[in-house]
Amino acid sequence: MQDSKTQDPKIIVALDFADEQDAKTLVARLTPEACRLKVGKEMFTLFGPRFVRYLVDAGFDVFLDLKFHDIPNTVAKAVAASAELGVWMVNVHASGGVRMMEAARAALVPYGDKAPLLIGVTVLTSMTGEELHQTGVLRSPAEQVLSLARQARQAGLDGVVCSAQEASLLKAELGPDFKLVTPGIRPAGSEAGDQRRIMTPEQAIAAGSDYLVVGRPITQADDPAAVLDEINRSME
Ligand SMILES: O=C(O)c1cc(=O)[nH]c(=O)n1[C@@H]1O[C@H](COP(=O)(O)O)[C@@H](O)[C@H]1O
Repeated sequence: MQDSKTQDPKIIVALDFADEQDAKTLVARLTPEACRLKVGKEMFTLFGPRFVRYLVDAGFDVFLDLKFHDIPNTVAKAVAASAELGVWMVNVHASGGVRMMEAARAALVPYGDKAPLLIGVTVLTSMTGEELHQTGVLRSPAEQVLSLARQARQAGLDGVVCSAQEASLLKAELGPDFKLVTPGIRPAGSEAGDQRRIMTPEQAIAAGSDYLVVGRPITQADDPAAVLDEINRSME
C-alpha cells in the first residue's frame, strides 16, 4: 500500500507471538517503509538471536525490547551483545540507576554510528498511579516518569519509553531531541487489555511521541496490514 509508506516510520509493531511461523506470516505482509518491528521477551526467549537476525536481514529496523535491569557490568555486556545483532534500538530499565545507564552508554561507544539507540524504560504503561504507589513510589506516574527520564538523559541515553500521556510534559522539560517511545497505543474502539495509561495514535503524535509501539491492535486484527495502513494515514 504505497500511500501508507513513510521514510521514517513511526509505528513499531510489537511481535509478541508464541509461534514463529505466525510472526513470519505477519512480517511477510509488512514493509520496512511502513513500520519498524519489536522483538520482546516472549519471542526472544522462544526463538533467540536467530529470529532477530532474520528480521534485520529482511531489512527491518528492529527494537530489541529486553528491558535490561541488572548490575552495570551485566547490563553493559548485554547491550553490547544487542549491538552485535545489528538492532536499531535497545532498552534498559531507567530505575536501574544512572551508573548502570552510563555503563550501557559506554558499552556502545565502540559501535560509533552503528550503535543502536539506547532507551530507558520509565513507568510501564500497564501501571496505574495506585499500582505505582504499591511498589513504594509515592509520586504520580508523570512525576516518576519525568524523574527517571531526567536520569536517563543525564546518563547520555537517546530517549525513554513512557506512556503518551506523559509525552507533552517530557518534550517540554527535556527538549525535542530526546526520543519518546510510547506503547499503550489504542486506536479508538480497540480493547485496552492489560494496558492502563493509553492514548490513540493521533493523540500520541499530537502529544509529541516520536515512535508508537503497537502490538495487539495490529497483530490480532483480521487484516493487520490494513490496520497499520489506517494508523499511518491517521497520523499524517
Ligand atoms: O518497552 C516496551 O516496549 C513496553 C514498555 C511499556 O511500558 N509498556 C509496553 O506495553 N511495552 C511493550 O509494548 C508492547 C505493547 O503491546 P500491545 O499492548 O499489544 O500494543 C508489548 O510488547 C510490551 O512489552
